[in-house]
Amino acid sequence: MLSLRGVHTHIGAYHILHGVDMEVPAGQLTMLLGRNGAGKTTTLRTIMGLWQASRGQVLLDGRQIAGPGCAALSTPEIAQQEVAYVPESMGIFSELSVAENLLLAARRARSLKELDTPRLEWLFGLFPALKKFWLYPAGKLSGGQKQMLAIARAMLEPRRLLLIDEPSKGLAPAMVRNLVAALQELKSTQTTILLVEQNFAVAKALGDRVAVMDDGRVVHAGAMAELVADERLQQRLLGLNLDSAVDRSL
Ligand SMILES: Nc1ncnc2c1ncn2[C@@H]1O[C@H](COP(=O)(O)OP(=O)(O)OP(=O)(O)O)[C@@H](O)[C@H]1O
Repeated sequence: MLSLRGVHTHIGAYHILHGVDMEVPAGQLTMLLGRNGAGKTTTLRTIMGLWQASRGQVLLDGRQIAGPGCAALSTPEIAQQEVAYVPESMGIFSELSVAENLLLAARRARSLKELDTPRLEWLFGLFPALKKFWLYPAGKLSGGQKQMLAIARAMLEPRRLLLIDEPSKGLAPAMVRNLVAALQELKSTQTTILLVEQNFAVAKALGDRVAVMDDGRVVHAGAMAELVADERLQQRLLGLNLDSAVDRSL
């Protein structure tokens, strides 16, 4: 569904992506892994048109949406293609209620009454805290609850492609388990997802495919199960210590 071919991105004077090649197949969850500073967030931002690809191509369903030589789509135009982005910063409005935050993410509804009720009930089932704190200011939610709200915003309307940046960051193990359960439920709807993670246990639990980045390039791509089965490869690509407490907690 989504293809990156030799994508380079410059941020000001800095050359950050050095020819990213990546395939995100429809209906699957692709994990994007890699050490700090490998270029994962820059890749998501380039797909969303928040940074311009200076070379190469980004294709959505075969249509080029970014890169020189095409009329690159703007970020709102990419969002109109039913692509949603949940940034690491979550983009939540602290002073607004949970309900108002969700309403702002709705393209079709102008008031709470106009929200799609069955879909809202589905989201409440996935993220019960949203129902509980419906009229509370979002700033009062815990870190994990804010993360759930950020993901729920992206899921409020059906999307073809979700880009999610490190949703487990800073969450307690119990919250991580809730998050994994919610994302598993989302996966069962065949939504195509590209998920950035640092937590290998989360990656292992959710990933169908995996791409590993290093120094602005994809250095490994394949089935997640293959990487899970190969500890040497994990060590080489990610320097992982698989006996970590977080890993055991899932
Ligand atoms: N606005 C910016 N200006 C200059 N350099 C930047 C900017 N944003 C990111 N970079 C640099 O680009 C490189 C890749 O950053 P990026 O955030 O994409 O990595 P990442 O893999 O998502 O890392 P992390 O896991 O730490 O979030 C880093 O060296 C970072 O310092």
